[in-house]
Amino acid sequence: MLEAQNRRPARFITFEGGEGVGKSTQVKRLLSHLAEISVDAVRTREPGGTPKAEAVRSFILQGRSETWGAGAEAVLFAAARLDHVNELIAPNLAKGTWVISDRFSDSTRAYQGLTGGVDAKLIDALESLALDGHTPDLTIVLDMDPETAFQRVAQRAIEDGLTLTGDRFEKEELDWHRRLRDGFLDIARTNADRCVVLSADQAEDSLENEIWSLVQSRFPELQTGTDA
Ligand SMILES: Nc1ncnc2c1ncn2[C@@H]1O[C@H](COP(=O)(O)OP(=O)(O)O)[C@@H](O)[C@H]1O
Ligand SMILES: Cc1cn([C@H]2C[C@H](O)[C@@H](COP(=O)(O)OP(=O)(O)O)O2)c(=O)[nH]c1=O
Repeated sequence: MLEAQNRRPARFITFEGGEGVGKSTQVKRLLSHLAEISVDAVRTREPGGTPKAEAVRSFILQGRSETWGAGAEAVLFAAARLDHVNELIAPNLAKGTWVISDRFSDSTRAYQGLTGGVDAKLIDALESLALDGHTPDLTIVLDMDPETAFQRVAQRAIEDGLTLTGDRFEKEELDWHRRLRDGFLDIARTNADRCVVLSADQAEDSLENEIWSLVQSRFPELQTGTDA
């Protein structure tokens, strides 16, 4: 306990953006950088991260809530998030472990709110219930043209000999994904202290370097180690 109190605060970083922009790839690379300098960190994702939240993930992404409407889906995502925050995010931060999440509450705001038409007041209420003060310290919004991102995913699937089926949201039209992109940019603009938009339309290595420089400059304590 004393050891945890003496340590500098653990940070909560989220990655956001459209489909196939490279979030999972960059989350893993950031974890490797943190591990190299011996910073304890866990990788997680939304929807998901805990057994209950993963159950909600399967339910939604298989399309079983598709006819329920965006409002009910926003509630489902928030229910999963509540468990994720209580069971994984808050306990890890409390013991000094950094948490890096592939998507978080801005995804509900962008997908169900700005693109899905759910009232901002409901989104705000769900967010304050689920987060209970656990707002990310930094949100990295990876931004690129959705058409290019889809070509990237399709090309990789061909190389790997896979068939692309597409989950609940990947099947939406290109115009819908363009509105989604604008939604994320809007969120970043209105939360400029927390969000940084980076172009995802660059090589994996150069984006990785840009992210690592950003994280180090945001959290200077990393340059001197984690112990006080
Ligand atoms: N900067 C990049 N340039 C080219 N391809 C990339 C890049 N980043 C990721 N990819 C590839 O694009 C696909 C989607 O990446 P992924 O990290 O899964 O995206 P997301 O988590 O945002 O859906 C994967 O096949 C991945 O290998
Ligand atoms: C967390 C969250 C995700 N989603 C959507 C975004 C994705 O389409 C899907 C998660 O699937 P995932 O396979 O993780 O997508 P990606 O690889 O593109 O990040 O759920 C919402 O609509 N609302 C939310 O609150």
